[in-house]
Amino acid sequence: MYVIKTRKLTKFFGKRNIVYHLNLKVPEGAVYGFLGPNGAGKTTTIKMLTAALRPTYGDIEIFGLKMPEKRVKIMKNVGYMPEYPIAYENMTIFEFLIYIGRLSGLKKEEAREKAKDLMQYVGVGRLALNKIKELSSGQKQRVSFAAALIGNPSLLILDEPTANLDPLGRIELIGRILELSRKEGKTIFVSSHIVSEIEKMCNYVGLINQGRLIAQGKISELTKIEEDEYDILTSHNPDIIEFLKERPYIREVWEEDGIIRVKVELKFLDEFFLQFPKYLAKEGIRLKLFRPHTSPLERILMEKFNIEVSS
Ligand SMILES: Nc1ncnc2c1ncn2[C@@H]1O[C@H](COP(=O)(O)OP(=O)(O)OP(=O)(O)O)[C@@H](O)[C@H]1O
Repeated sequence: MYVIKTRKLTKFFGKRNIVYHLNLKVPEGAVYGFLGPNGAGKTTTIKMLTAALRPTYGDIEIFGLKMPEKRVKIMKNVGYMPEYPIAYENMTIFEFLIYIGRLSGLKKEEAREKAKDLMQYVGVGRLALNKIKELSSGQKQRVSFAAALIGNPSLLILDEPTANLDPLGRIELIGRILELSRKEGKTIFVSSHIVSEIEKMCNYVGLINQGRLIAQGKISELTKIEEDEYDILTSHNPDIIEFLKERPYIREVWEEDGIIRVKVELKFLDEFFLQFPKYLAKEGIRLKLFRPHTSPLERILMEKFNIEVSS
C-alpha cells in the first residue's frame, strides 16, 4: 500500500510551471528521500501534500484518503516539519509544544509529559522556558522536529530538516530518522538537496528536477551500476602505486591529497577485487580505506540525468 500517492500533480504560479505531472509513490514504512537541486519544486510539492497550497490540477491521496477534501482527518496522523519553522514567536518552547500537542488531540497532562520528553529527545531541554524568538535557527528546527512528533503520527513529512543544523546536529537527526523508521515503523518523506544525507537515511528516493520527477524507486535498485573509480589508502601508498601501475586491470592510477585513486578496467573488475587483497596480505600492507570514488547515487545523477546536487 502507498501512504502517499499522487497522480499528475501539477502547480503553476501564473504562467510558470513549477511542478509538472508528479506521480509520487511512497510505500508504507519507507524512508523516502525527495531529492533535487535548489528550486526544483520540492517545497511547492510538500506544501501541496500538506494542503498548505492547492494544486493547479492532479490528485493526492494520503492513507488512501483524498487531499485536500479529507485534510483534517489526514493531518491528524501526519507530522509536518516546514522549511521555515514556527510562527509562534512569543511562546516558550514548552508552551508551544503543549499547544501543538493539544491541537493533535492530546489531553493537557499528556501533552505536558510528551513535550518534556520530546524537548530532551531533540536536545532543547535546557531551553524549555526560552521564547521561540530567542532561539537560533538550528534550535528552532529542533523544536519544529519535536512538534512534528508530538501527536505520534504514522507519517512524517520533513522539508529539509537538516538545513540549519550544525554537522553534529545533522548526524543526530539522521540517527533519529533511522530510529523512528526502524523501531516505530513510521513512514518518512524527507526532502533534501544533499545526496550523502539521502543515502544515509533513505531506502527510497524520488529525483525531482525542474518540477519533474525523473526517477523514483528503491535506492538499491536505482544504483545497480558498476563502479570503476576507487579511493584507496594503505600503510604503504608508494609501493601500492608501483604495484597497481603494472596491472592490466588498472587503466590509471594516481595520488590525490594522499589518497590513491584508481580507474579499473570494468571487464577485469573481478580480477582487481581478487588480486589486490591477495597482494596486500602477501606484503603485510594494511588497508585503511577502500571505497568507490563517487557515491552510487551521485554517479547516477551525474551520468544518467546530468544533474549536479550537493554531495
Ligand atoms: N508563491 C510563489 N510564487 C511564484 N513562484 C514561486 C512561489 N513559490 C515558489 N516559487 C518558485 O518555484 C520554484 C520552486 O520552488 P521550491 O521552493 O518548491 O523549490 P525547492 O526544490 O524546495 O528549492 P530549495 O531546495 O531551494 O528549497 C522556484 O523557482 C521558486 O522561485
